[in-house]
Amino acid sequence: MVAIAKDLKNNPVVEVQAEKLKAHDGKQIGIFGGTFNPVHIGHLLVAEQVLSKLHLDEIWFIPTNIPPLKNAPIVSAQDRANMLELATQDNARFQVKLFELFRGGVSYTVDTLRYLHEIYPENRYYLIMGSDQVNQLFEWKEPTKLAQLATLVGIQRAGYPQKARLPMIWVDVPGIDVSSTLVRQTIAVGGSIRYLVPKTVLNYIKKKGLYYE
Ligand SMILES: Nc1ncnc2c1ncn2[C@@H]1O[C@H](COP(=O)(O)OP(=O)(O)OP(=O)(O)O)[C@@H](O)[C@H]1O
Ligand SMILES: O=C(O)c1ccc[n+]([C@@H]2O[C@H](COP(=O)([O-])O)[C@@H](O)[C@H]2O)c1
Repeated sequence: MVAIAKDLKNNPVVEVQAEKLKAHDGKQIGIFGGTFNPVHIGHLLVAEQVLSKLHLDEIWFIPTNIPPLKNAPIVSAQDRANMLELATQDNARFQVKLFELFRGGVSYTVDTLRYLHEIYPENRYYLIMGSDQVNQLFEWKEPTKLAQLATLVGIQRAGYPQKARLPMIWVDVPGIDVSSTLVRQTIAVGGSIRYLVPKTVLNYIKKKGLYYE
């Protein structure tokens, strides 16, 4: 028995199968970080397309506490998280995770990925970002470490041609030129944001009077 077990242990086929089983224990998780100020249909479309095309188990939407490279005024973390929850509640594979809000301070993605590997080491992570973010990846904290902790997944965004300098997967998503900036600006001039954000988010924005000043 001992001899067989020893042989099995050294058998590369068995090792590959064991690796697969180990991988099967965990989940394939798409990490989608953002300020989500507010969440809009571009975010939701990207998340669903990546989930489906890469055969992931779940997408985790992670709102930032303090975004590292953004200066625009943002509504409260509570409101951004509430809107995310409303936008994603009809999709069982979409989850809102508040790790960065609980951690506080500036939300560096590498810190979040390290934490995720610590608490859920069995999962595999796919870091989703629009090409605007990909193009400024080298301004991020520890960009090369990011590529070790997650598979980088880029999405083409209008006005930001792909300039990746790290290995990454590009997923084709029907281009949709909506941004949170557009949503905020539209509200500020009294325009309609119907269909730019889910109805539940539209109602929340109206009820709380967000972005109207
Ligand atoms: N329309 C879109 N198509 C593809 N990716 C998008 C789109 N909108 C946002 N993203 C990506 O989603 C992530 C989170 O974006 P974020 O919450 O900052 O939204 P945003 O619309 O870019 O906001 P803002 O206009 O305030 O800068 C980023 O990786 C960003 O590139
Ligand atoms: O880690 C960094 O240095 C870093 C620099 C810029 C942006 N990010 C992350 O990229 C995501 C999108 O950022 P933003 O500012 O467009 O909302 C969000 O999760 C940020 O925390 C991360």
